[in-house]
Amino acid sequence: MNSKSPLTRGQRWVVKIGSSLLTNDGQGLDFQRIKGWVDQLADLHRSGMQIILVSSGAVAAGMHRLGWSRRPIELELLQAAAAVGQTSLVQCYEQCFQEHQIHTAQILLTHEDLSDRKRYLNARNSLRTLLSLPVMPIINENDTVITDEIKFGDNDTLGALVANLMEADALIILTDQQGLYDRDPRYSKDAALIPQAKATDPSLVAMASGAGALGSGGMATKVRAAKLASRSGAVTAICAGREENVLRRLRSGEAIGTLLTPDQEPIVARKQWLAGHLKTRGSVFLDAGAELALVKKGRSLLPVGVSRLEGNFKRGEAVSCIGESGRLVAIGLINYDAAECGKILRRASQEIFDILGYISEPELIHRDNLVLME
Ligand SMILES: Nc1ncnc2c1ncn2[C@@H]1O[C@H](COP(=O)(O)OP(=O)(O)O)[C@@H](O)[C@H]1O
Ligand SMILES: N[C@@H](CCC(=O)OP(=O)(O)O)C(=O)O
Repeated sequence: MNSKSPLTRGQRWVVKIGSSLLTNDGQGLDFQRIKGWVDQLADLHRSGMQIILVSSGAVAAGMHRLGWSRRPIELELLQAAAAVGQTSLVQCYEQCFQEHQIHTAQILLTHEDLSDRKRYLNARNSLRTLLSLPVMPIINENDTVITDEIKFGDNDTLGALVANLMEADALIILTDQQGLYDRDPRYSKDAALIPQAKATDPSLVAMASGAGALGSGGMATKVRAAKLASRSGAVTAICAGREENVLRRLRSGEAIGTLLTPDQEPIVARKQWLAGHLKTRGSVFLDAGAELALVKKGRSLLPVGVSRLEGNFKRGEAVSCIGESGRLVAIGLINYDAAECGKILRRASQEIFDILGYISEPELIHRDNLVLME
């Protein structure tokens, strides 16, 4: 085992499988291969890792079911194919994961789900809950309700944004090539594989071009995805999905495909990302006990430990947590609006229901949605 590979460390991976792999040269879903990836994912899952699967293939599977040989360009036809194909896709995964007694959950996302603060928090909390059960989330873009403006457009980008959302340690992109080459190997026989690079290296963009017959983004979107994923400290591996035992081998530290690393240590990147990406909309002021619970005991922030607040924030927005000395202790995503917080601060979590008439979560900010600033 190569202990230097960042893929041997970290417990949370987003694994993205592209259309080019999932279908058997346009002949419908390749059940045997899907079973092969599921067997490997199940192994990783059993070893205690948390895996989030981002799977393409709905349009390609739908095209096959409908007997279409060419990918349509009309949005309505793509949406129809996706709707038809998504059912076969999840059915196939469910059947394969069932053999390992692992439950699956289908999650269809649009761009709006990750750009709206409230929905962002809802998506994050739902995924966190599924992982804790544990259930294997299988994500795809919600193709049937999208228009061009609210499309992720490709699942490489969606995979990266999910890696940000869940602060994953790695984004693994499985595709039909060995990795990123210095030019498209479809057209250049002497193209050379790039084994490792910085995800932000600008020269990568010039090397990567468009998709094959079934995929939608090509290498260009994979390179962009690696850069996006690196914002929250995730390393990206672009690998051949058909390589035997590719996922198990990556985990054991074998150098396969292309590894694109973040510029900074993951923990530093994660903090900067949360601090920068999530513009804070207000502050909560902690008493000494709450500061101690956050900093020393790794706990969530409860309403009882908050003495006052500032700002007109909404549920899901980022707020600063300020200590008694005025120090910025942490930034986190808050579970209640400012008006609601005003009513429950200094109160025990058991009282939330009586005060507000409902309870969203017992914590004001869950530990998993909080980053310490020291
Ligand atoms: N520099 C490059 N290195 C490797 N592949 C490239 C490069 N530029 C373009 N490609 C193309 O990108 C394709 C993979 O992207 P895509 O078809 O979107 O697959 P997926 O369905 O896995 O997302 C490859 O088949 C390859 O021809
Ligand atoms: N939502 C689409 C994904 C299209 C897509 O991004 O494909 P790919 O470039 O193969 O990852 C589908 O399921 O067909």
